[in-house]
Formats: sequence, C-alpha cells, structure tokens
Amino acid sequence: ERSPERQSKKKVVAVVGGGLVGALNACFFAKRGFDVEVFETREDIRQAKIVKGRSINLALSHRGRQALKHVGMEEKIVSQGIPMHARMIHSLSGKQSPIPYGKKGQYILSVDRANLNKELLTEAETYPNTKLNFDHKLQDWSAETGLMTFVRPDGSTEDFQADLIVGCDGAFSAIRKQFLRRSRFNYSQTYIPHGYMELTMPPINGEFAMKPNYLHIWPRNTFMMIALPNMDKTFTCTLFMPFEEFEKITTGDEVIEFFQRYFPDTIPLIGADALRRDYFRLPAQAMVSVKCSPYHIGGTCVLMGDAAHAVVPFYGQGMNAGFEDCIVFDEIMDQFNEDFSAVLQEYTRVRVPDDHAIADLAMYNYIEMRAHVNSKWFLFKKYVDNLLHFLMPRTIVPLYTMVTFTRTRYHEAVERWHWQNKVINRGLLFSAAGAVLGGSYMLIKNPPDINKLVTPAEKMWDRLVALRTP
Ligand SMILES: Cc1cc2nc3c(=O)[nH]c(=O)nc-3n(C[C@H](O)[C@H](O)[C@H](O)COP(=O)(O)OP(=O)(O)OC[C@H]3O[C@@H](n4cnc5c(N)ncnc54)[C@H](O)[C@@H]3O)c2cc1C
Ligand SMILES: COc1ccc2c(c1)CN(c1nc(C(=O)N(C)c3cc(Cl)c(F)cc3C(=O)O)c(Cl)s1)C2
Repeated sequence: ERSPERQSKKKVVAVVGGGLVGALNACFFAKRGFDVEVFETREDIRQAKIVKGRSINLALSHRGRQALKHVGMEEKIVSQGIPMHARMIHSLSGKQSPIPYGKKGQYILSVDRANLNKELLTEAETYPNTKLNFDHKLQDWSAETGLMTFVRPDGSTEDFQADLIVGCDGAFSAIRKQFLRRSRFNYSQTYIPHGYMELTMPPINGEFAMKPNYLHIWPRNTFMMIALPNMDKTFTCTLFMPFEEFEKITTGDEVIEFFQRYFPDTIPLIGADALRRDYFRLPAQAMVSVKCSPYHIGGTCVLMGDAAHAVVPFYGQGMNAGFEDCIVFDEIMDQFNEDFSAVLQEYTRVRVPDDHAIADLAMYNYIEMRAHVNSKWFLFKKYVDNLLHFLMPRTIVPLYTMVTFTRTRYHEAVERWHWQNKVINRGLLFSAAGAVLGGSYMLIKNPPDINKLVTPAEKMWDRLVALRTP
C-alpha cells in the first residue's frame, strides 16, 4: 500500500519510444503507480492505415511471454499468434523435413508486430496514470536535470521534466546519444553484410499455401529464407542475402532465375508475377548489432530494448530480450524498494552480461548459418542436439532450448553450452580412442588369417580383374 506522503510525491517516469518495449514498459511502470508519460515520434499507429515496421511478424517465445504475463497480456497476445511447433526445412529438391522444437507444449508463436504494438499501447492507456504523446520526437535531453526537449511535426518544441527517463527508442536511440558523450561509456555497432527483404506468400484457395504451424526455413549457406505464418493465412517470407547479391538482381527475369536456382519450390507459392513486382518494391533493409554499457546514468536515465542492445535476428530474440529487460528491471525495483540510483546501477550490473551474450549468440549463429548451414547440415545438427538431449536429458540441453524455452540467464546458457560441448567432444574422443584400443586389442589377441580377410573393395577389384581377363 502506498503511504500518503509517497502518494503526494508521485514520481514521473518518461518512456521515450512507444515501440514494442516502450509500450510494454509503460504498463510495467503504470502498474507500479508511477505517473507515466510515453513519447513516440510516430503518429498513433492505431489510427494509421499501414504501419512501416521493421519485420512484419516476429517469433514470440518464453522470455517475451513471461513479460507479457506480468502485465496480464499473455493470453490476449498468444490468442492472436500462430503456434509454430517445429521448423520445416526445405531442401533444394523441395523435400520438407520437420524438426520439432521440443516436447508437446514447447512451441514458439508467430505474432504480428503492428498488432502487438497496438495492443500494448492500448493496454498502457487503460492505466489512469499513463499518457501517450504521439508525434513527439526527442531532440535533446540533459543527464543533469532530466529535462527533455521534443520536436513536434510543425517544428515547434516542447520541454518535459521527469524523475526517471527510460530510453526505449530503438537501435538508433536519441537518448543514447547523450551517453556517447560521457567518459567510460562503451559502445560498439556492427552492420552485417547481409540485408533482408520481406515477401508475402498469399493463401491458395483461401488456405495457407504451406503447413501453417511451422517456422519454414530454406537454409542455403550464404542465402537463407524463412517464412512465418500470419493470421490472414499469408506467410511473410524473409530473404537474407548479402547486399551485393541483392544488387546483382536488377530485372524480373533475374529474380525468377535466382529463385529457380535456390528456392524453386517457393515460385508457385509466392507467384512469379508477385516476385517480379515485390522484389523491387522496397530495397533490402540493413541489420545492425549494437552493444553498449553501462545502461544507466545515475538515478536519472536507463536504456532498455534495442536502444540498449540491438541484435541481429538470427535467434529470434531481439524483442524477447527487450521484453525480458522489463521483467529484470521490475524485479530489481522490488529488491531495492524503487530507489532509482540503486536500481539503475544494479540493473546495469545484472543485465549487461546477458544482453551482450544474446547479441554475441545471434551474431555467432548468423556466421555459422552463412558459413556451412544447408538443409542437410541443419537437419544433422538438430538431430544430434535432440538425440543427445534424449539420451542425457539433464546433462545435454540444446542451446536453442535454453534460449527459447527457459529464462536461463543468457550468459549462463552460453557457459553451459561451452561446458556441454567439452563433455561431448571429450566423450567422442574417448569413445573413438576406446574403439581403436579395443579393436587393436582384439586383432592382437586373435589375429585373422590374412589370406581369408577379403574386404568388399578387394572382392570388387577381383571381379573387375576377372572381367578384363580374356
Ligand atoms: C528482420 C527482423 C526480424 C526480427 N525477428 C524477431 C523475432 O522473430 N523475434 C524477436 O524477439 N525479435 C525479432 N526482431 C527484433 C525486434 O524487432 C526488436 O528487438 C524490437 O522491435 C525492439 O523493440 P524496441 O521497442 O526496443 O525498439 P523499436 O521496436 O525499434 O521501437 C523504438 C520506438 O522508438 C521510437 N523512436 C525512435 N526514435 C525516437 C525519438 N527520437 N523520439 C521518440 N521516439 C523515438 C520509434 O518510432 C519506435 O516506435 C527482428 C528484427 C528484425 C529487423
Ligand atoms: C521474422 O524474422 C525472423 C528472422 C529470423 C528468425 C526469426 C524471425 C525467428 N527465428 C528463430 N530462431 C530460432 C532459433 O533458436 N534458431 C537457432 C534458429 C535460427 C534461425 Cl536463423 C533459423 F532460421 C531457425 C532457427 C530455429 O532453431 O528454428 C528460433 Cl527457436 S525462432 C530466427
């Protein structure tokens, strides 16, 4: 229960950025009784016709669902998502091989980005102590005073003062700009050479063109495509390819030639005309990885979501990690009784190692998939993962299982993965050594009569020689 004096000095929390993490964070802070003001540069997307998002749909998994559950939104969002129980690997020959994500209840959800954002904004608005300010672009702010200046569409500016500023303004955060000017602020960003382009796969006779409850993947080493299902029975296909490869394709015929060569089974499903047209609708988008620390300045400002850690999408964790930021921060608010200086410092100490770990993991997976992951290798690796997990369920847990289906701290999941690899490699080494030692012991103990020892290759050779002898 809040004491009367606390009631009078209600603290004001400004959330800059009304995207996925900002909208969710507004619910977390409003639930705690703070006065929440959300400032979003775009117009209210709930009134906009179409929303230019980065990816049309996203994979929501355990970490993200736990955050939604915390503000009572899990059921609603899950009911508007499509479960994906397995990956469906498409080989070059068009063969489809399913690989389950885990046991029965272990599935991920394909959710529509714009719809998720709208639902979270609407939920934030249901709190009487929350106000959404659209068409407010943060231009500058002071770490000393907590004073912020916003630019309106007509060019006018508006100042606002807050007790706590939460920077949720994405990978190109304006809040983070002030951090960059301060000493001992670590920052790195990496654009990867791949870009991504989204293409739509329409329904066929009102039905999904492919099996809907799967994350469809066409792994082709340098190139890769994935497809996630949408509620309107379309699939959103995301093509990943180096920019220089995108640039080589300049005509409709070259698009078809390219798909004919790498993704032949998708041509009839996406449609040749649609491919020719949609490929040139928008240029391929860039993907950036941002790592920084600390996430806070004093007791005044803290970064969350992509503003703190933009990750390449090759683990489907960016939003899930940003949503988990909100739970971790909330847990620390309880531990330190909402004392912002103590909370922010502890948040950096706890969260930086984990967000850096998932950023590294996603980049590692990008490099791994680009290097040598085609459909056979992908299938082989996942089978080995699942077999070892089946044989030693408590010792070997696949990395993607820890990342996607548990709230194991990201950096602990990576440490465990390294340990498991050592155990497996040592195990393989010993069993190989055992086989060699055991085998040679048998040969020494009772050596075979060398004349009788004819290998299949030798048999074949003898037959060939016999054939040639006139
Ligand atoms: C191709 C692709 C696929 C992805 N797939 C997945 C997936 O499957 N699963 C997953 O978990 N994640 C995925 N992600 C990552 C996910 O999209 C991001 O992690 C997530 O959108 C981060 O949310 P955010 O709110 O931190 O940032 P954003 O979603 O970028 O929101 C930032 C908000 O701040 C606003 N803003 C920016 N600057 C200002 C300013 N100066 N003043 C006021 N407002 C401002 C923006 O308008 C925006 O609304 C994917 C990303 C890409 C690119
Ligand atoms: C909307 O745009 C995008 C773009 C990329 C992704 C998603 C949505 C959703 N993504 C998921 N990745 C995993 C995962 O853990 N790994 C290792 C995988 C990584 C890749 Cl790249 C892949 F193709 C399959 C798996 C797999 O295991 O299925 C999930 Cl689990 S969900 C990647």
